[in-house]
Amino acid sequence: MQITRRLEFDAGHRIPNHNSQCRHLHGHRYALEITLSGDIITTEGVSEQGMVMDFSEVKRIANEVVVEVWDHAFLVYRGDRAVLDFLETMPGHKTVVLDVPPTAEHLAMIAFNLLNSAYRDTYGNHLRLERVRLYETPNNWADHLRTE
Ligand SMILES: Nc1nc2c(c(=O)[nH]1)N=C([C@H](O)[C@H](O)COP(=O)(O)OP(=O)(O)OP(=O)(O)O)CN2
Ligand SMILES: [Zn+2]
Repeated sequence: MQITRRLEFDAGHRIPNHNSQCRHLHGHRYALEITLSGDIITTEGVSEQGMVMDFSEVKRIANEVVVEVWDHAFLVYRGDRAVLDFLETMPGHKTVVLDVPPTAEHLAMIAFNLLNSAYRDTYGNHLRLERVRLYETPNNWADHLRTE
């Protein structure tokens, strides 16, 4: 069985070497779709009976690990010295420095890796993260899938 939870956040970014408008500082209303697989919990009387994982718990963990970290932050590539130097002139600015340019593909991959260790199989129902889909716009998205 698979379940999917969607969360949204706002963030700024730029793709420094992009040959079009994406090289300019701009932002997106990103959406994150988190897909987990597992058996349905059958333990009689527990709150999660009949579920793979409580959607509210999926949300709580995603908020803690990714959404609250990236929301209203500027996502900047470590190699983008011009923007990084500029952001460092603003004390307390919410900046998230990434080892790779902040494309939809990379953000999906980073979110997957952060979330993969955060979702725990506490009921022995083989819970695991299967996919993170990251929407940069309603029309553009990237999927990072579990490979092993
Ligand atoms: N494969 C990728 N291509 C592009 C990415 C990306 O992350 N992966 N990112 C961008 C830019 O960040 C840009 O903001 C998106 O630009 P664009 O394609 O022009 O999207 P629109 O603003 O036109 O989106 P609509 O939904 O069509 O309004 C570029 N390419
Ligand atoms: Zn963009």
